[in-house]
Amino acid sequence: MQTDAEHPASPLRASRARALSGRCRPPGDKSVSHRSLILGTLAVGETAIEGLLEGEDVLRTAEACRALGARIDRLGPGSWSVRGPGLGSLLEPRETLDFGNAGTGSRLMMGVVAGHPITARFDGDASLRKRPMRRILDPLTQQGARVLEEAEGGRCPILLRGAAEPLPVEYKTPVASAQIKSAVLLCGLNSPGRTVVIESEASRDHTEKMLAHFGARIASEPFGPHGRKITLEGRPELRPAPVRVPADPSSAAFPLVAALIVPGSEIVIEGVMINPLRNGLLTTLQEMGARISFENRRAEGGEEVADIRVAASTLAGVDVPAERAPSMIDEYPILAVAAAFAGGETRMRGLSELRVKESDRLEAIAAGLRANAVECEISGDDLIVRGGTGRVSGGGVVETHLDHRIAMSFLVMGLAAEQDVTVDDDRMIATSFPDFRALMEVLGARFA
Ligand SMILES: O=C(O)C1=C[C@@H](OP(=O)(O)O)[C@@H](O)[C@H](O)C1
Ligand SMILES: C=C(OP(=O)(O)O)C(=O)O
Repeated sequence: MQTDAEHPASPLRASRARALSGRCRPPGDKSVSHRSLILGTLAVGETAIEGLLEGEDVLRTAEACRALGARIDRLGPGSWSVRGPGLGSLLEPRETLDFGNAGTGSRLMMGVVAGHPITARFDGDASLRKRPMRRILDPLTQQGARVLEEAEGGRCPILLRGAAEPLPVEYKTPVASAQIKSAVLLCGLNSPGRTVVIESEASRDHTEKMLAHFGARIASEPFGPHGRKITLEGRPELRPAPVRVPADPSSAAFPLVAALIVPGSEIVIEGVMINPLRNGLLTTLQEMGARISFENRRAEGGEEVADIRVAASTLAGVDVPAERAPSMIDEYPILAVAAAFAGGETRMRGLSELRVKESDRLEAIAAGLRANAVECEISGDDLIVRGGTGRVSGGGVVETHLDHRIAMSFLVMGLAAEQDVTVDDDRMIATSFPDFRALMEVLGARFA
């Protein structure tokens, strides 16, 4: 995927679909995929990964792991092998680590580099260059890393010098963010002491789970009403451990909402991870009246997964509490689309973090809704969507601002709106869901 002037934007239009039907399996979870490559690099020996997301963001992480000395081979679709040089033995990369559009890959890898006596330059596309990195660099400098160069406001490109011996720290994250927590823990892995991260609202726990899976000594305990305290003992012997990546709930959200809003639909989405720290969208949609049921619940790769059956539903607006945001942080664009088709008003509270994603998602969602004649309002950090009649006119062209979730969300809107919905650029979809179009078309979606 190229986002430079030589490769112009590629608009895509979605048209009203007949009832969606059938079964699908979304790609592997993006968060788990990044971490499996990184931990495979930090273990000595071979880590086998099944179901890896082969999206651009994850492929950039694989490239960065190679630049740090890992041998990484693709054995077949989703099937990858990683042979790490191991914790403490990473090489200094010769070239810039280019993370493209990926916040997670770049930030987690800053943590890895910060814990080793190597220097690396981090960069990415126009979207990544706008994203705040101070939130990562602040704790990493407390741990002993040095920022040698940075663009204005603590942004990429960033030249980072890691610490030979990261200092043990106790760090309280200023916002609920698994990326901040993970960067601190990954740096602390190579510390001779103990690293403690406290978060007042729990964020996704994939790093903690996977560190334990690879043999690290890590404990997580409740902290206050919604938070966690995570304690990691430094310098563990990380053992390669096979990883099976479950289907990504954040990608499953698109066919799921599509089936809810296209009349007469009924589909099954297979093998979806239902980690409680990722299931805020399902909770919210059920409160709105969505007909969702869970079949064949089972454990897969250390996570609970289920096949999710979804049927077209009459939705009603709800009030989504701010404390739910960490468990559905990437799902607000598609929730806003569901809310547009719901009767009454949906208020989503506490969305300040949406302003620092691949785009300013709060503004991008509101602009996309207005372009399709959906009434909405941003009030402080809240988004209010006034669905009203349960019908959406559509007919708009949505600016995606290099943001995959904005693109997919408004394409889903177009499947149920009265007139076509066009997104100005679909290239970024490949960062997290390369087969989005094909998967949706098998279910009955229409794009052109
Ligand atoms: O750790 C992760 O894998 C992620 C954490 C979230 O970001 P924040 O940590 O910034 O909330 C999320 O938005 C991102 O898509 C993936
Ligand atoms: C915010 C996202 O990703 P990242 O931070 O990794 O760019 C996302 O996938 O919605």
